[in-house]
Amino acid sequence: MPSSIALVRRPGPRVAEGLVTHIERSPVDPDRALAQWEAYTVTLREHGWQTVEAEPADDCPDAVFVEDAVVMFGNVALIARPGAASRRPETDAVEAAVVGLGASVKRVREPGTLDGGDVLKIGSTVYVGQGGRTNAEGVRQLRAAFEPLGARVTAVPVSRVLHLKSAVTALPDGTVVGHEPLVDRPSLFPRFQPVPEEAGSHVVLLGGGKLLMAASAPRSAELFAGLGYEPVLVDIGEFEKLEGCVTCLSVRLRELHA
Ligand SMILES: NC(=O)NCCC[C@H](N)C(=O)O
Repeated sequence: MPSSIALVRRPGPRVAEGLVTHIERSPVDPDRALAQWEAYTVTLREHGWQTVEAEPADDCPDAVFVEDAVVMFGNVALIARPGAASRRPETDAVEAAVVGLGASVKRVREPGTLDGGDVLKIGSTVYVGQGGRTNAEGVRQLRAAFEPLGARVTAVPVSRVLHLKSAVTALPDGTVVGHEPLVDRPSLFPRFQPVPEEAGSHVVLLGGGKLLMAASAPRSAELFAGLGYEPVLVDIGEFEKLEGCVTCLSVRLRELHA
């Protein structure tokens, strides 16, 4: 049954200590981060999404990036095993939240690692980025979890950014969008649309042709508007300093069985 729930997680007091891998660290203002997060959740609600908060994990600076803790396919939640050890305690409360919403649960087990940010679903095709936080065993377990449900899992290399979805996401028609210098192999995707800014690679499909995007990608937003979409811009500057993007601040649950 279609559902319109977006799982989110409030940033904690230690958010400024979040991991930084591919960019220089710059100071994060926790109050501004919280305000940006509030505005992000308001935007989701304004566009028809019911936001549900996972219990905060105040000891985990990166917990706000809730997308990394779980991957949904239909009604099934695959609980991740984050590639960064400091992020592993994040998953318990996310599991409790999705179970509370009626999802059934599978888990990535050691020695597998998988971050939700490495998984891009386009219909029943599931791309998984390999090379950063997700290892080959994590890919194997993703395949074992979702292929029996009808998914076709394709592993693609990721070496230039943190996660696959830091490099590419997809428009409602399935066209993959990405900032070419940061995409390892654009030719692996059947339809690829280059965008002029890194943050232009990140779209969250709000429904009805609306694309939630970072305010830091105005030229990409213009490009998408020219393709007949409606960009909805939010300022997530404090999270961008931690290599976060619009996609990683929520997990949409679209097919819960009531
Ligand atoms: N899916 C995502 O792009 N998540 C962003 C995670 C950022 C966090 N600072 C991390 O390094 O894990």
